[in-house]
Amino acid sequence: MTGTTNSSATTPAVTAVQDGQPLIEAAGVDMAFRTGRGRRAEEHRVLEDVGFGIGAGEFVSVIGPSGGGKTTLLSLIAGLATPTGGRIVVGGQTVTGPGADRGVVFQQDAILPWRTVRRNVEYGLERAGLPRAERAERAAEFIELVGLTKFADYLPKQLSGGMKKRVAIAAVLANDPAVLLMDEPFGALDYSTRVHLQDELLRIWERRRVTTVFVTHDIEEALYLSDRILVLAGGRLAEDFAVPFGRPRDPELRMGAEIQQARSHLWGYL
Ligand SMILES: Nc1ncnc2c1ncn2[C@@H]1O[C@H](COP(=O)(O)OP(=O)(O)OP(=O)(O)O)[C@@H](O)[C@H]1O
Repeated sequence: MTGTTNSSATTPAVTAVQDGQPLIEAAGVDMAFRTGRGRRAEEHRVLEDVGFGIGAGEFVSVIGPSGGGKTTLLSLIAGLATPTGGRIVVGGQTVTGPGADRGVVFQQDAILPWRTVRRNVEYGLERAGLPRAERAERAAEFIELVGLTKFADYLPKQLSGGMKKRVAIAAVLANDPAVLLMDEPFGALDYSTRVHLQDELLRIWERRRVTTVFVTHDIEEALYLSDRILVLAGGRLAEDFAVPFGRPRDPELRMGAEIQQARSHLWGYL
């Protein structure tokens, strides 16, 4: 789906997937980079035979040691790179490049400093050729969803780091992607802003149920947000961990013994 519909913010994103099929599927995915030239050329294997399925509406995090291939995996799903082996299928189609069905939020905000909040959120809709009135309506809806209505005419430089992050999320969601890919989106923020945005993200996700793949270094963040956690270690899928906590998440969970137990289990991989 592109941003060519005016579905309400409470409607889950429509997906092209058939019943019972995962929306995102990785099968035997290998990724190797060549470094150096001539005799010094070396092949550096980053992902090896990685396979998993992610159902429509799931929230899945990817954790693992630094350099373990998390961002590489996300870029493959986004279509920003092509695997050297195996394949990634989204909505029944093998990924061969970026597409409007997949929205990406990076650690660094991809928002335009000269555009107001409203015009940043409208950017993708302009590119998709949506008429002005529909753009305005849709932007207002998503600005409201992320709680920035009062700031719609502000420029990014007038916003805090957390608010900028919300603009980036609204701008991506306004295009109505079937899949939301997030690469350490809260990594550069202080702890309290981060915790607040985690709750905001869950609130938004619970309203729209967009299938989300979330890369993070932070085990607590992954446990608090996700249905499942994929652990990538040494380029392989070391564990597909089912998070045992109910939804909606209780903020008290962060202090509880259960999360500590799960954290120490996952800590072993990092
Ligand atoms: N374009 C590239 N060319 C060569 N090597 C690359 C390229 N992109 C990534 N790599 C290598 O792939 C490995 C995995 O990188 P990646 O960024 O996917 O890891 P990560 O798990 O996201 O790490 P971090 O947690 O530190 O962000 C690293 O060793 C990195 O140097």
